[in-house]
Amino acid sequence: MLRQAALAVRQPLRRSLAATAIARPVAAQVAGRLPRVALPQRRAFAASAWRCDDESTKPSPPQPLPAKYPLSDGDKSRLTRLRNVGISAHIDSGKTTLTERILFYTGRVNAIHEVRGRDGVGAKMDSMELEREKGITIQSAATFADWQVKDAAEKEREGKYSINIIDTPGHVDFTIEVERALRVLDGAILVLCAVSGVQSQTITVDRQMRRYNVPRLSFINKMDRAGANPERVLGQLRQKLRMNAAFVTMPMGAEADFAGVVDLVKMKAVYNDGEKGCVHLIDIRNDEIPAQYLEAAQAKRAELVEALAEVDDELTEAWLEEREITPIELGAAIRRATIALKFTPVFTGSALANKSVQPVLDGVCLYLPTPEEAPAHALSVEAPADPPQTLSPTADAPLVSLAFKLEEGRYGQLTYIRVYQGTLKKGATITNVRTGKRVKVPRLVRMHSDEMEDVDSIGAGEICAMFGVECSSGDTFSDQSGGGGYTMTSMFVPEPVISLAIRPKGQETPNFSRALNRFQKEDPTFRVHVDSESQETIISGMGELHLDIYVERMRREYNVECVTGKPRVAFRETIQEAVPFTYTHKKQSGGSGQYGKVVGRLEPMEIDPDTGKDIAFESNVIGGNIPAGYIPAVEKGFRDALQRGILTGNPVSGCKFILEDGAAHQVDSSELAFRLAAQGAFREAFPLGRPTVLEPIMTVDIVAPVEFQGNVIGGINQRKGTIIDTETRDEDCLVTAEVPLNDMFGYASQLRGMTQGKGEFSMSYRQHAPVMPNVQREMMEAHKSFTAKK
Ligand SMILES: Nc1nc2c(ncn2[C@@H]2O[C@H](COP(=O)(O)OP(=O)(O)OP(=O)(O)O)[C@@H](O)[C@H]2O)c(=O)[nH]1
Repeated sequence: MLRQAALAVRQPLRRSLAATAIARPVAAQVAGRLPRVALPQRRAFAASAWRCDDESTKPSPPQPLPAKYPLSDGDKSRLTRLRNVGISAHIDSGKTTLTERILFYTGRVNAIHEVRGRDGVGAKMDSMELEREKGITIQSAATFADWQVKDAAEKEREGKYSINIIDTPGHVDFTIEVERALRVLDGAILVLCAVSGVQSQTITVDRQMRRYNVPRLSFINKMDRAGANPERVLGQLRQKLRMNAAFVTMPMGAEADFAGVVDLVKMKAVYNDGEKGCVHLIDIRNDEIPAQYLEAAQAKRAELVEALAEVDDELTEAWLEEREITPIELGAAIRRATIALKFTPVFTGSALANKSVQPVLDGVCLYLPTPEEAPAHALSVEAPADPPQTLSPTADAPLVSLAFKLEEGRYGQLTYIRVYQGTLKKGATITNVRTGKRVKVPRLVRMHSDEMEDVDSIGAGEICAMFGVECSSGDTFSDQSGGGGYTMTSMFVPEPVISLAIRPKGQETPNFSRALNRFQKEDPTFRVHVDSESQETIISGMGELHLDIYVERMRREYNVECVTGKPRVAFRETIQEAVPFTYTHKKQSGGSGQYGKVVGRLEPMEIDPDTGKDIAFESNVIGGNIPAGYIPAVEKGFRDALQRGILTGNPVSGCKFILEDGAAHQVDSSELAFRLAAQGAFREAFPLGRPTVLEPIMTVDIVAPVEFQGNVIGGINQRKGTIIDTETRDEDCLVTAEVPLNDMFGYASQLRGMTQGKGEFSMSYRQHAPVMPNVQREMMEAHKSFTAKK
């Protein structure tokens, strides 16, 4: 009776949870459209920011077509034991340390080396020399491991599993690595620090996971650290990330007294014996729950059951009947709810202290989806407007695979590829769907950080790397010739926020442009352009560290020393209102003339939440007023015009060019004439569309002793920031603010100065938003006087 009444009260909550969680096949289609965490009102300009974060207004996309190829029994048994998972989190949460333990416990490495460890070796997964030196992860590294699940609640689930793992960087500057990884993963481990909890980059990573509908389990790491408070972190997961989350392993003690965990499914205490947290590699010790933790464990198990009963019908029934839930029932419910994106199981432990990492590996195998349970979709090359096709992870279907990451290795270009359908074979000829080029696969390898293992073929659902195949990141490969096959929809690429001028020291060698080309191919957030006014080469990226790393790589890998200018914020220009245009480009100077007329509209455009794109060209010209052959020239003219905005000379984005009509002359029209006509139309229309200058706004998280809270808030106000949230935790205050990146230069030393060196901060990109009107005026005047001088 009591439970019936409780259910009545909880129904609305249950409905709202159900509304936020969308069944995966459909969810893959509505990528990124899950409701976001509600944030308090931003200051005026940000509230009116044209890049709206709420994606609920977007029309729903078409339903994907059901999979064409049935899975064989062989496929099914292979996939049941295969997991593709990523590890991502806020910087320094311990992802690399956790991965290092996973490699050790799965027998992939036979010694543990710490990040910045005293042995000077560095973590296995930080394979770049730079990563080991700096103690941070720059590139995501892929590896695979086998894990033996012993003593699962359900006997059938025991045995050997293959896991492809991608350790991703936590630093915001390398966010594209996280996007890439999540794009091809079926599940993820979200790592949190037991002291710091949910931080700004955790929120970004969570948003990325939602965008690709990746089911995840959370691991609250660093339980051994002073100030560890897993309950608080769990509360933050629920409140800040709006996750339906509950402990699956409950910690026994914390800080120096952290002794192990209680497995709440089987109701057993789990201990790590031995110096490295195991005996004979994988053995951990299960025991009776100590009396002092029994009551807490029972309460936590009840909480887990309730959280699942909210979202899982089978468990609701058992719960309503008020009968004991068996470990098998509970395990199955955790699995169903996690895969359906309705629940996040929470694990606790300490990677560094070698405690409770093995239960996380069990969790990956038991609760995260198989490739079959995480279906991918692709568009037909021949009919791209058709609804997407659900791919079948079967070995016998035509090949559909995605190159998601390129790396220049010792033996040439290494291309990481995820096979979604069919089989990728060594020696086979495959087609790059984007370019139509046919290429032979000379060598296929499974990657283990920077070491590799040759293989002859890779089946659907797996991740591997191939050598000697030229392509760009994000290209789809198929084994069909003649333009058939499918293309995977592209990935979200955020806008660069920082740029700087760069030139080689001394004579320019071909290596300078070779390196820049290479980096652009590897990393879509790294952009290069030549400023048409100053003729300087400008590189742009996601932060100072991001650009520093490339400058350093130029020196190390290409032997090019560079001189760089001062970093500048990557400003953009956009319009806020649609403007119609009619423009005729006409020139008669002896010989043949130039004639091209374009009619249409320039419109503001929001960022596409799936791809990050906010520039588009559309032609609705019918009846041949502009011959079809000239339309690409109009688009080219529009894209040329975007390079330099009219207000301040910064690139233009957030704008769509709709060509509706025009006119051509039989003799005088040419591609050049239409290109110039489009540029002229843009030049005339842009100033009439309420143009504005945009700047990157960052979410900044600051932690400092509570006595400095006033100073910290004062400092943020001084930098034109808006305080979003403040929290006091033990002796520390946590301040979350949104601050224009342009006002963040030199903040690290200011914070140190005002907190006696005790304050720390991190920041992540939030959005581009209009600058203050006075700033815009100053920028426009500076641009005017600069161009007048020339
Ligand atoms: N006390 C304690 N420290 C830990 C634990 N796990 C990791 N650390 C430390 O935290 C620091 C960061 O660890 P990493 O593993 O490099 O973290 P990361 O998340 O991979 O860092 P990035 O890749 O640079 O974002 C290192 O100094 C680790 O030794 C833990 O369980 N307890």
